[in-house]
Amino acid sequence: MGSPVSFPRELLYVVAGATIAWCAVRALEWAWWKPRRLDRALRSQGLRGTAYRSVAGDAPLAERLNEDARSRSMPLGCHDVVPRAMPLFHQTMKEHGKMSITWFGPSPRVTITKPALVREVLSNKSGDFEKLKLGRLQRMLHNGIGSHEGEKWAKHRRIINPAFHLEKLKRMLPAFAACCTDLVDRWEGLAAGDAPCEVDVWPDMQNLTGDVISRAAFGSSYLEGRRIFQLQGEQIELAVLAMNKIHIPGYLFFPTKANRRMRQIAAEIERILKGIIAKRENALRAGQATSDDLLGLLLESNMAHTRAGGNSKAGITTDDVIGECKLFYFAGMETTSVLLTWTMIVLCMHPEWQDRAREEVLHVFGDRTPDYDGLSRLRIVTMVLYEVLRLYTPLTALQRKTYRPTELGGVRYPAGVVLMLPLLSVHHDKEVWGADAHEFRPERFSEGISKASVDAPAFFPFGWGPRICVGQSFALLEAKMGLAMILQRFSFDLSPSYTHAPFTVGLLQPEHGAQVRLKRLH
Ligand code: HEM
Repeated sequence: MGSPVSFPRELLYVVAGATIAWCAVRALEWAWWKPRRLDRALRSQGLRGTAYRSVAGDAPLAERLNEDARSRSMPLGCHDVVPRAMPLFHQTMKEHGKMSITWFGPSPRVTITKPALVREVLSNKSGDFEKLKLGRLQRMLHNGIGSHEGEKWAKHRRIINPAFHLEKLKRMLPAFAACCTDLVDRWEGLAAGDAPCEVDVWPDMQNLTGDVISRAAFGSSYLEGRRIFQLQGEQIELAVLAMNKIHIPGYLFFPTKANRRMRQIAAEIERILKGIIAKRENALRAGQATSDDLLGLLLESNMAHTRAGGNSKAGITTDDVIGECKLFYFAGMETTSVLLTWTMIVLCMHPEWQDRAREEVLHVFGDRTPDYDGLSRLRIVTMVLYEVLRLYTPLTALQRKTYRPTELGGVRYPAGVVLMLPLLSVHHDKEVWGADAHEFRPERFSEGISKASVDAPAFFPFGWGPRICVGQSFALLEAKMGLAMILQRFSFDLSPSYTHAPFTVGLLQPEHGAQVRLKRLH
């Protein structure tokens, strides 16, 4: 055995010094030089915006503006929600122009509001735009098709698409109707007698849409899914807080109380999902279940993957199945529940439209349970839902990042710039929708989506291009079924305890609930 090699002490000092210097240069590049370079590249082309100050970017400013916006509620009947729901972007666009720079940590973020440019970014024909990567936070939230890119995204989309084909949706309709019946029966129990009863409809809508996604996509009961929804709600709130600090590398590994709780939640959700998956796998093997719904299709693909000895080309892994389940439990519930909630609030504010929608529903269905053909003939109800999606867009903004240098609308963007597409602002833009952009006028959709705006198409509640919402027909059918059954049985107005306070936590929500008075019709 030879003696251990000994390095001269001086050499160790040199190596340590070089390593520290290298780390310092990397940190400076990330936190200062690169942001400054990108800033200069954008400003030299005439773009203006907030000044880059620190690694936190505009998070502290956003927090201050949010607090200020939330200290005031809005007058009833006012739909000019952007200043309250997106105060940072509203203020920056007012001060620096519609195409302005804000800072997402050390990344510059440029707002894109021209509908043609929004379409160009979301169509991504050049392949120059990618989704923002949230790394570990994404994995903890919902690591599914919504965050995959390239081949993996295409493969998952191919597997998932058939679960939302028209024939499948039609077969889901009885499940939709059963969930809606549970809700309206319960409300009828509360509103027995002639006096109206007060209900905060938002949690009830969350229960309804949670029930629908559990039964229709996973063939499981709401009770099984309930804990997942509760945990996901808490996880989103923690994630929104963490987003302000995520720019500090490794932040999620810090042993803070919030980070520990997020890990616990992620583990518990996975445990419940594994239980649901194992039950369905056993039923599939015993021939007691079909692979017809979303979970069935995912598991079929997973079984093909296992049969192929784990070959990544054949099917998807068990981790992939769990990631997709997490995403669909989230995407299938929260979005549609806020759509239905805002629709009820807005119809309270505009009773003439509530009457018109009810007349139509009663004309088409009487007191029968709505069926597919009837639902696809509802014109007024569809126009109302579109107008609510425009004024109270559930996902208020989408973001993409330039993957390599590219040109968009005459501006050259270096790689690493975030493009912020504030859908809610686009939907409220007077240049796009006319002087009445903040008003509730469902008739603007009377000749379809493409004729509703000046710069058309400019209606993006479900996104655009290849990544357009895979569940949009599911969501609209569910919303029509829910609204039709509510209108068949109740009239409703706002409770005096309701305050109009739309605000954004992931989605556009009613900050203090949605207290509505329900009156039975007969
Ligand atoms: C009113 C209800 C809904 C709204 C407003 C909505 C909105 C959106 C938007 C804007 C996107 C595009 C995101 C992007 O491009 O970054 C999206 C994607 C997606 N949505 Fe929805 N959604 C709704 C309901 C649903 C439902 C019910 C499901 C599932 C059952 C669903 C599943 C998805 C999935 C999986 C994606 C990702 C698609 C992809 O990246 O290929 N959504 N949604």
